[in-house]
Amino acid sequence: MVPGLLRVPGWLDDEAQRRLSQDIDAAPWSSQLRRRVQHYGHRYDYGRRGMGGDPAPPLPGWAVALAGRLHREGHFDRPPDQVIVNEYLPGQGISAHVDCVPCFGPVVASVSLLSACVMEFTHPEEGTRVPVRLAPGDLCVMTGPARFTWRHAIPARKTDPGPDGRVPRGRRVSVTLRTVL
Ligand SMILES: O=C(O)CCC(=O)C(=O)O
Ligand SMILES: [Fe+2]
Repeated sequence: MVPGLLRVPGWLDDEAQRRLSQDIDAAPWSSQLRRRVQHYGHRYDYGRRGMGGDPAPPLPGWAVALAGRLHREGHFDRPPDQVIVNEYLPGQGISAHVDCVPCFGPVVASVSLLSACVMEFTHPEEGTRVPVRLAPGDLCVMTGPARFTWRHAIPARKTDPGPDGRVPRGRRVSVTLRTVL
């Protein structure tokens, strides 16, 4: 159990996932670190570990719709205004981190598309490790300790442990929504 972590299975139905993936792939990707990304609203600068760099394009319609729904459902007290789209090919991941504390507000939400993966939460002092399986369409919301204390990571590997053995990964795209402070 990770306090402050909420997973909503099937938050987007199959048709909504399909449309969203199509809209995302119709927009240009840029390559940062080893993964491809898209930034909207505000740009996170990986080198400076803060906001900055070139201006980011405004939130496209699909992102405004997701932000509005997250606000209406009570996950955010105002619609999130920064969106990052991450693409992970099998074997790619994201190292353990806490999302920039001075940059972003107390809620981080992400939606998974196309392929499942296991996200690992670790407690920095106790060393507790909690694997969380994220399936396409799932919403993951981090607040409180899950947002500020625990680190989250996606191990860079091609398969994840599942209930019946290893589960091969496909191409995964995630949409992360945050509020810039
Ligand atoms: O891909 C994900 O679900 C998480 C992405 C993430 O942790 C981040 O962009 O800070
Ligand atoms: Fe993150």
